Parts: sequence; C-alpha cells; structure tokens
Amino acid sequence: MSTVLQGQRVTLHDMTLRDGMHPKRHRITLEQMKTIACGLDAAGVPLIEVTHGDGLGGASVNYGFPAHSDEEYLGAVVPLMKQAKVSALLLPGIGTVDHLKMAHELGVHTIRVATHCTEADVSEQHIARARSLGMDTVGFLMMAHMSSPEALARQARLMESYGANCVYVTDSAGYMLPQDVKARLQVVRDALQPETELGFHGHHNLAMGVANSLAAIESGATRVDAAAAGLGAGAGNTPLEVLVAVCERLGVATGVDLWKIQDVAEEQVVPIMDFPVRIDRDALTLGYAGVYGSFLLFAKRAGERYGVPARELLVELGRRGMVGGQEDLIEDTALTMARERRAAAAGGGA
Ligand SMILES: C[C@H](O)CC(=O)C(=O)O
Ligand SMILES: [Mn+2]
Repeated sequence: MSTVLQGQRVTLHDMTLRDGMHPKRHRITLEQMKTIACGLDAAGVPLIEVTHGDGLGGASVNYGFPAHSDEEYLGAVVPLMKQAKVSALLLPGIGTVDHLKMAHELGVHTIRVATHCTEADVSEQHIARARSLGMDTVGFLMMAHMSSPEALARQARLMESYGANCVYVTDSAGYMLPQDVKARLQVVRDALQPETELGFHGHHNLAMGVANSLAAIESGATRVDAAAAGLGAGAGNTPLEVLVAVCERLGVATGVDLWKIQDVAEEQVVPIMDFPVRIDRDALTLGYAGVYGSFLLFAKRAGERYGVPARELLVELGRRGMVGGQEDLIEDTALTMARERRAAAAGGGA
C-alpha cells in the first residue's frame, strides 16, 4: 500500500466539535469548544467543523437542544483560528438558507450540504447559494452503503451540477468495509469532473475507520474526516491521531503534527467524554446492521424506557431501513416492540 499512497497529500477535516456533539448530547461548553479548536489549530488541522451534531438549525425536540446556539459556537471559534478554516454542516430541512447566510457572515469558510444518499435533489438551493457566496461548497451523501456505486455517482453528479466543488461519500453507519469504500469511491471519482474533489467520512463501528480512509485515499479522495480520540456518533469517527500516524508511516502528507494532535486527543477530548466512545455491543450493532450512527443514544434511551434491549431495537431499525430524520420513529418502534413482547409473553403464559 505504501507505494500507492507515497507522496500523496490529503486534507484532514476535524469532526470532534460537530459529530462529537452527538455523544455529548450537543452540550459541549463554549470553553471546551474554544480550547479544543485552538488545540486542533495549533496541531495544524486545516479544517474544523463546528455546529450542532445535526448541523445548523439542529436545536430542536427531535434532535436535542445544545448548550449554545450555532451562532454562539461559531462566533466564539472562528476569530480564534490562526491557520485553520471552519466549516459548518447543513441538512436541508433542518438548516435553512438563512442559517447558511449567518454562517457565512460569521466567517465560515466551508459549507457541507448533507442529504440522504438518494436525495441529492433537495440540496440544490443550498449548494447554489453557498457557491454564489464564494464558499468552499461540499455535497455530503449520507448512509452511502444503502446505494450502489452507480446510483451514488448519479447523486454526486447532481450535487456537482448545483455547484459543489467537492462531494463526500459518507459511511454514516460505519457499515462499509474497505472493498465497499473502494467500489463506491472509484465509480464516483470517474463520474465527477477532475477538478471536483472527493471526500470520505467514516465511522469506527466495525473498527474500519482508518482502513476505510486509506481505501478512500487510494481511490482518489483528497479530503478525509476524522475526530480527535474518535469523538463522534456511534463508536465514533475515524480517530484523527491514529490516521495522522498511519498517514505519516505511509508517506501521505497531512500537515498535522502527530505529537500535538495526540495531546489534544488525550488531554482535551478524552476528559470531556460523558462515557468512553468505544465499540461496545450497541455501537458494533450499528455497524453490523447498517444503522445511522446518531441513532445510538436515542435507541439506548428508548430501549431503557420501554424495556427493549437497545441491540434488538437497533437491529429492527436496520431491518426497517430507517434513515436520518426519522429519529421520532425510534421511540415509536420501541413502543411497538414492547407491546409485541408483552403480547407474546401473555400468549406464552396462557
Ligand atoms: C447529521 C449526521 O450526523 C451527519 C454525519 O456525520 C453522518 O451522516 O455520518
Ligand atoms: Mn458522522
């Protein structure tokens, strides 16, 4: 592998302060946000995402109320950055064009417009507006394991046609194996204009974060997402400090200082975790069953409330093919499963 990747350059995009909001229930404090962002900046991380875990405008009953508004987080972090640029995620329907304008006015450099992998058409106005504002504009195709490489390529081309200068293949469930990543990225790469960048966002539910990121770089990705200490939904994102170390061994240039990023992970990120972000049985089930990463805590809570093991609930969510935006149906499914279990128990006793 080293001969293939030697001499390549990749832009690492930090997720700690956005995807990491999921395991923090969106309650990272402003002080934590600023300290970690400054640590990432000093370590040479070129791009840092900051918003509610579900992107701009995510503050709601459905997705969870954050400790601070997107404006407060972005307003606190952007002016402190010495070299890093800041990005914001936007899911059309949750975030609006007004949120996009607010982020632009606060100095956000990159906007990432995220849709389910079959719904790129809902990103048109947001991508077009971001591009007209001169922003680095990224299309972000979530739950990409649910689409064939060819179907994904058609959606990627739509995003490109709206003005995206980079398109991401997003393994929201941490389900993909390196062969799945390669199959998709190679076809998407071929479908896009050569000047359009390709990106990959991984989750570590099957411990494939680093291997999948390398498969993505081999397939032409020039942007890869990762989080310090892996702080992200499910078993977390690809651990940034590990990816930096492996890239260095392979001769892939990241511009990130390995010792400094290790220290950020160890001294600033691990201490703010509410629980160890690791591959426990429920996070592993997300990856195994192909379930949206941010459903983890919802499933644990609903499982406890209705007496249904989270693992069984997650398997059922996977079977039903539930996708981001259907968070309210998790409780609904748990209720149905609890009723069925009661009925089965009563029937068994009769
Ligand atoms: C809103 C999601 O958390 C976006 C993301 O990071 C993913 O799909 O993965
Ligand atoms: Mn994610």
